[in-house]
Amino acid sequence: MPARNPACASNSTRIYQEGIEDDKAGRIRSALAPPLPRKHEREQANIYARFSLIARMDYDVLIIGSGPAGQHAAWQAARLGKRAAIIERKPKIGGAGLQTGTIPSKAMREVAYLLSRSGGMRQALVPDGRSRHGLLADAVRRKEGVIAQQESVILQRLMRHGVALIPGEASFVDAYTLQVADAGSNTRRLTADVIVLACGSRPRRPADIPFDKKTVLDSTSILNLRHLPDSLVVVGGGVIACEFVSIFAALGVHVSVVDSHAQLLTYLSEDVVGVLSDSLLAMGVTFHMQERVAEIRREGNGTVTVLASGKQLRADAVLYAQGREPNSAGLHVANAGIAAQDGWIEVNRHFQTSAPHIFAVGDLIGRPALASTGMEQGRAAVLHAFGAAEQAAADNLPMAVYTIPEISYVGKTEKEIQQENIPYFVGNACFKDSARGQIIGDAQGLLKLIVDARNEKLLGVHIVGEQASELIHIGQLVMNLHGTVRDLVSNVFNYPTLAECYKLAALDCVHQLEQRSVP
Ligand SMILES: Cc1cc2nc3c(=O)[nH]c(=O)nc-3n(C[C@H](O)[C@H](O)[C@H](O)COP(=O)(O)OP(=O)(O)OC[C@H]3O[C@@H](n4cnc5c(N)ncnc54)[C@H](O)[C@@H]3O)c2cc1C
Ligand SMILES: NC(=O)c1ccc[n+]([C@@H]2O[C@H](COP(=O)([O-])OP(=O)(O)OC[C@H]3O[C@@H](n4cnc5c(N)ncnc54)[C@H](O)[C@@H]3O)[C@@H](O)[C@H]2O)c1
Repeated sequence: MPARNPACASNSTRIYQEGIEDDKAGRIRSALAPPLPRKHEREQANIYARFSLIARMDYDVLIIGSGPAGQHAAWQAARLGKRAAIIERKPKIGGAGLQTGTIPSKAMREVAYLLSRSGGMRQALVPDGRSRHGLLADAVRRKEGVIAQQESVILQRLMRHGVALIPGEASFVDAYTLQVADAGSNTRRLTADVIVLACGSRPRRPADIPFDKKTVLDSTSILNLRHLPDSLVVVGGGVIACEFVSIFAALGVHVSVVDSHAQLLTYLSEDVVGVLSDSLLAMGVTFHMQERVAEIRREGNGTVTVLASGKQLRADAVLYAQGREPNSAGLHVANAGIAAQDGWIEVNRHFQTSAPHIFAVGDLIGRPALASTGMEQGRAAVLHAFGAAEQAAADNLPMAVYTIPEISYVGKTEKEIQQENIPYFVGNACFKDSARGQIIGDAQGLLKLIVDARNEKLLGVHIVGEQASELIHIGQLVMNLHGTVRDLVSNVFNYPTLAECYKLAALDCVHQLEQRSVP
């Protein structure tokens, strides 16, 4: 466990020593009495150092932020028997994970997805205006129901484990003391041996974009739309942009995408993203790739997006989705001596900041910035903080993009492998070649294995199609357990399933291997 700070002397610090309740005695004396000779100063410092060893902090661990990373840090601390509290400034718990990001977007996506299926595989319905607005209401209802249910699950879990919830905005007074200001402007100070920063991130909102929560939207305000626009311009080609493009296109909205890159989701395999782009084209999405936005303005009841090329795109609404920013501005991390780069907190592999008893996890430390990884970072940070046995972090983290169709991957892309000069080969399985793919009507789905030619181990798995976000975990486990492509060939999969595509792709690989070994 990190050493306690001998200098921690907030008003709320309680020092349990005969007759002395807090550090006021020392302060009063220094204010009223004449300065102590140097020898006495040294003695007093020693006395304070001794007191500090038995100083009792308010909590063993204070966690700032109730998103996925903060929740899992608190839960882990409570399981270790520690006195843990979460400080949250919003009236509802859950952070972007539950309130404004992962869960609401996935709940809305489910309505759009079901709709796209009922109109034929991934064919968006183009229903009349009235029913389209009803669809948005369905999506909002589903989203709100899921949030409420998950909120109660999280609250019950935290309560059952004795985690305290403290409302208010936290900022550093010093490295062991936080000031918490609640909505009524009441402030109090709290101390802890360990502090975990899990403050998350928010949409990047450049000052020249006229966000208004109605027509010029970010990924938070688009979730609160009550009226479905007829047309939507999406600025950005990243994961948030692509997920909302899918949702709104499947709800029958005419969606145009503007992005400065040549490909959506630039860090993914070209062939996998190609399947997504084709599917979005089939849903009527138009693309303006390798274009930059010069201006976005509101005009009448709608918007005009002016591109650097001179094109003007008129639409009922614009979604601006170009990255996120850390929620660190109000934390005053300098008071705790913590290093940050443009607001992103710097950590070592144990998620320790430059102050070793202060940890930072989740979006606040930057990529991968996923709810899934944030949860694990929160857990790992707390285990390290309290010296509990840590498990080695999983090497291969999966990522899922909940577009229609889904994309998921683990490990490296072909491009990355080529840059590293690793000899490799690729095995593909098309969902349409599997019985299950035919049954569910997924004609475009693809599972791709990238295999190290030197040892037949998997370097990457890339999937686009139905259930990609679930299927990926098979490949992830094989990778983490250092299995080879032949393990997939000899495995028995339920039939008919999409998982069988692993075997088909593995057989494709083995066939290539055998061809190579033929003289
Ligand atoms: C639209 C969208 C979709 C996403 N979809 C997925 C997905 O499908 N899968 C996935 O894994 N990830 C997804 N993500 C990413 C995921 O939501 C984040 O990675 C995750 O929520 C980060 O968790 P966190 O705990 O670090 O922070 P957050 O969830 O952002 O929570 C931080 C909390 O800290 C609070 N806070 C901040 N500062 C203070 C302060 N000073 N005092 C008190 N409280 C404070 C905030 O109010 C907030 O409640 C998505 C994100 C978005 C925006
Ligand atoms: N399914 C999921 O797991 C999921 C879904 C949504 C979001 N998220 C997470 O949320 C985070 C944010 O998502 P995102 O879509 O904003 O990120 P992203 O990195 O996927 O895309 C951001 C896009 O904005 C552009 N961009 C970023 N900063 C810019 C700048 N200063 N100027 C111009 N363009 C800029 C990038 O080039 C990129 O195209 C991601 O880290 C992601 O992991 C995950």
